[in-house]
Amino acid sequence: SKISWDDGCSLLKRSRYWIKSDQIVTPGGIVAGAVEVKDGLIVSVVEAEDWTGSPNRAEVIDFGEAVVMPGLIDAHAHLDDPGRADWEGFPSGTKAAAAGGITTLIDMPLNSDPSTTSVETLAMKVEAAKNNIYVNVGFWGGLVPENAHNLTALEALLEAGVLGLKSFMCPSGIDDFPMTTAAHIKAGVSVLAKYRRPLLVHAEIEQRSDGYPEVDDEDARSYSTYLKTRPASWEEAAIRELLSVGVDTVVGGAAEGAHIHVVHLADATSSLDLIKEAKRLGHSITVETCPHYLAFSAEEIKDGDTRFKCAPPIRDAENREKLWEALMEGNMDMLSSDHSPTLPELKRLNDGNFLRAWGGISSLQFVLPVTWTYGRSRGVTFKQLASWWSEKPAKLAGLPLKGAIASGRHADILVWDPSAEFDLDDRHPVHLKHPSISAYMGKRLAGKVIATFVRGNLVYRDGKHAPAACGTQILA
Ligand SMILES: NC(=O)NC(NC(N)=O)C(=O)[O-]
Ligand SMILES: [Zn+2]
Ligand SMILES: [Zn+2]
Repeated sequence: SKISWDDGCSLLKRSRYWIKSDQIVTPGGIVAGAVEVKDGLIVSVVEAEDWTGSPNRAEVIDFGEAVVMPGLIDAHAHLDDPGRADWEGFPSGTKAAAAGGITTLIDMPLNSDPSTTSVETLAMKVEAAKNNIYVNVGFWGGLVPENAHNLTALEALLEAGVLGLKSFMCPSGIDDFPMTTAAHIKAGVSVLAKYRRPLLVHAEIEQRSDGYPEVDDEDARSYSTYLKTRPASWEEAAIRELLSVGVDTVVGGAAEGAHIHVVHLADATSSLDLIKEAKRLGHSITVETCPHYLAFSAEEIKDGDTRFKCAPPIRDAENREKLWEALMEGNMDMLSSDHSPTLPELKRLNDGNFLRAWGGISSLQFVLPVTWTYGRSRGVTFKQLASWWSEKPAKLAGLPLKGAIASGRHADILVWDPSAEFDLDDRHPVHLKHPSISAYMGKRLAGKVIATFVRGNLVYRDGKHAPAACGTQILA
């Protein structure tokens, strides 16, 4: 069938073209050459010496020395649509993603209203995303006490297409998304085994201490007050308990085929050691961290600057270096944004109360330059970026046609200039709904996205978006 070019889906009015560059990041290494795209798929990757060119010059987009990588896959973002689209929403969130080189994002089941915990609420997500997404979007479902022991309900939700489930081991801050116990998680994992899909877990368990001392308003503005309320022992306790279920995922175990993924790990000490040990024992388990834990440290967060409040909290500089070490050594599997915005009022930038402010960092558009800016001095390579941001998340979400530049894969492609720097100030075009709450405003960053292709559509180039929202919904 003929493709109609007046639909506004792409800034490039062709179904077949070549992306040429001196640095194409492929599974086999970095090559100079050209990527041939046809009808939304990568049909070949040809090295420069073998490339005879295209008979039609108009079919070649020459990006020179810019880096061509698989588009980023952000497996952990909260777009808050439907119900709290005033916090972010599908249109602004996916426009920001496109401008940031993210070609696929998997939306979390909470912070929208309602939460995605049933077939009915998934249908509301699907409806809200219709004609409103500029990149590919998939959905995680919620594992909550209400559905955890209801086999029919969980199977129906998985059959309806969620790519896996997500649960919290501590209060989530959202009323219709209550926390789960290890028993709920065990039940959920046994259902996931049959579908070979993952459970993503927010791993913190509230530890009873002597009780918090009364803090006055001045103390509540202090970052160290907040940090003390969520110590690393919360993460450690959760992961220890999670591993008592994770043992079921070993080959021959009761839940073989299921997979456990620890989201946004902040503690690089005992918690990470426990995960390493579980991997050694054959558990099917992976772990992610987020750019904010790699870019910032507790020492530098100013009192009252609640843009930096997230859970688990950003810890000290020594811990940050250990997170980098874990990434570089392969003990940290991947990265995600955990973009979790809200209204500026709820972020309480006015009074800077860390204990009352919404927990969540706004970052979606900037995860690539942030990873690169803070990673390049530590020796991060393009191959590692592609692994942490594309290959591994594709595997987690069960998307075998994504995550690599290779023939037969989806043409989800990012082109960027690692040497270009920019000031993220008020003049910079930020597509997020609430730029003022982003933790990165005011920073100078390296790594500029030049072009983003989603299923062959050129959805973003040099600051301009394709007018129509033609992203694909991904249902399992
Ligand atoms: N309700 C939330 O979105 N919480 C999120 N908030 C953070 N990370 O501070 C999260 O992922 O836990
Ligand atoms: Zn979380
Ligand atoms: Zn989150």
